[in-house]
Amino acid sequence: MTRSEVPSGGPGADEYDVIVIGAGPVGENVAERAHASGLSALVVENELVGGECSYWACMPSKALLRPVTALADARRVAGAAQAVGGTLDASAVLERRDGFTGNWQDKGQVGWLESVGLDLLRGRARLDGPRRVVVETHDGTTRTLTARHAVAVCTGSRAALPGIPGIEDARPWTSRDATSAKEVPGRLAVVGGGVVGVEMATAWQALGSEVTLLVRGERLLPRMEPFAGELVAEALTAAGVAVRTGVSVEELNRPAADRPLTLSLSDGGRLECDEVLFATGRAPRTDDFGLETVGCEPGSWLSVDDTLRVTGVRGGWLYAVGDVNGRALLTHQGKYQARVAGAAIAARAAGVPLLETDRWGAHAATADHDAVPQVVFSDPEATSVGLTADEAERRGLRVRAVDVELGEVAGASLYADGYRGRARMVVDLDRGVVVGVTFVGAGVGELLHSATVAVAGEVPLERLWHAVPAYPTISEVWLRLLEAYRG
Ligand SMILES: Cc1cc2nc3c(=O)[nH]c(=O)nc-3n(C[C@H](O)[C@H](O)[C@H](O)COP(=O)(O)OP(=O)(O)OC[C@H]3O[C@@H](n4cnc5c(N)ncnc54)[C@H](O)[C@@H]3O)c2cc1C
Ligand SMILES: NC(=O)c1ccc[n+]([C@@H]2O[C@H](COP(=O)([O-])OP(=O)(O)OC[C@H]3O[C@@H](n4cnc5c(N)ncnc54)[C@H](O)[C@@H]3O)[C@@H](O)[C@H]2O)c1
Repeated sequence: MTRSEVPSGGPGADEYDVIVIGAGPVGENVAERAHASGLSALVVENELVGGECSYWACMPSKALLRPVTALADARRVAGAAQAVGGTLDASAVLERRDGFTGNWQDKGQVGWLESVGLDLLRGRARLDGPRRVVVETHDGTTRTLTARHAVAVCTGSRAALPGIPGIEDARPWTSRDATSAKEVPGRLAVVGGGVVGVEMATAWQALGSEVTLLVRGERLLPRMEPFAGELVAEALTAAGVAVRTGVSVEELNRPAADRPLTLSLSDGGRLECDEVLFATGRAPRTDDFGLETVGCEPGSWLSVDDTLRVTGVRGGWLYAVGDVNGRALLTHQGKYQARVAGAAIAARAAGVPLLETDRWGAHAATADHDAVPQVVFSDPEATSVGLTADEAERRGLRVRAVDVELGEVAGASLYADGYRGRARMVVDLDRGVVVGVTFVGAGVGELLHSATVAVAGEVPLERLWHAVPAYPTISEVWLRLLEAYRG
């Protein structure tokens, strides 16, 4: 047994200052922050330490996508293009992906928990009234734990499947299968035009599948500026993906486990495929979790205040951090919330006044509302931070959106021959600050943080004028946006 896997019994063994349920990226960080403030902390994990992100989400999906963009980038540069004639070596890509997941073993992450001095209990946790957590451990025992100060629910989310006839017997892929599959299906249907649908259609088409992307709405990536979905759909189509909008799946039929399946579509058509991925959103992992014992609705997203404390729970000891609160289902945003929650738990435990009235203080996750960055690792990449023009208007802001074609920026034209991409900056006219930025194009993922700094920093446009981008980088898009705004 490692130092971090706590045995039962012993004085005080089942009482901690803070109990964290779920050792995904978020739970790990809540526990680490609380522990760093001098509190004792236990983490309970039912599957693998590292959570969805490490084994079935961010890391394996990006490991599948990086070879796709590396090859596409080389092909877009005359001279380099001549050196890369072939297609991806799918088995090498899958093998590299396996390495990033540690072959679905969590030894490395357990080592990290140990190195920061956290205790780990392996088992399934449930709430059992105020400050109490019951764990069915993997060694078959049941442990009742008590938290002196706080319990943090960091149980994440799972794929949400729609209740379509035949779906269970059809054994569809979820994001877990799409990120961990060992073989490339011949024909893959992807249902859902959100982030998972777009990224996985990009990856599997390049790995050799014949992909059909079925989108019930009229465009891809509906949470971003409309041009993001348009440019990505155009590129997916050029890569060979059949992108079909305005269509949904009404029934699935797989006659036998090892046979292809048929999808009946809302337009009356049928589609035969070898696998179907449902990328239709997420559900919180809060069912069968004892939420009723603390006055919350089982299976619900846990709504929280800006210190990440669950609203309406008496005594203020219950926190919900990361995907499970539904604020922003992203690893980096969950880790940010973890830093805020860890600081708030420590301050409350020490009886120190909280800085929650300070919008940008240490105890308020304000960026969740105003400055959430996201990179969709498609080709081209689609990235955004803050508000779209539409969202800003719906919030009642007086805004102006400024667009620039990225291909007109010298750095972009050097980056790729015939560079296609666009940028939009949304300016709050009353405050003179940027409230939203979208970049779509090859290689823009690394540019996004400049926009995040501008939005979270509420940097006045007059000052941005003095932030000089280096020539000839793609970052010069900032200069073009500011020039276009000034007119
Ligand atoms: C395909 C895909 C790709 C993604 N790519 C990105 C990306 O590129 N960038 C990005 O920022 N985000 C990405 N995300 C989102 C990201 O994976 C999540 O936002 C992140 O994993 C949330 O972290 P979490 O710690 O809240 O939850 P999780 O990572 O889901 O971890 C929760 C942990 O809690 C454990 N648990 C649950 N219930 C219990 C219980 N009752 N008892 C004990 N343990 C329990 C689980 O086993 C799990 O280990 C992606 C998501 C998907 C599906
Ligand atoms: N690169 C990244 O940052 C990254 C990558 C993957 C996932 N994620 C995160 O994971 C979360 C989940 O991603 P996702 O793509 O599953 O969810 P999503 O909410 O982004 O997209 C789901 C899409 O499926 C559609 N849909 C829902 N039900 C449907 C049905 N019955 N039939 C057809 N379409 C249906 C929705 O309209 C929506 O467009 C996202 O919030 C995202 O932030 C992030």
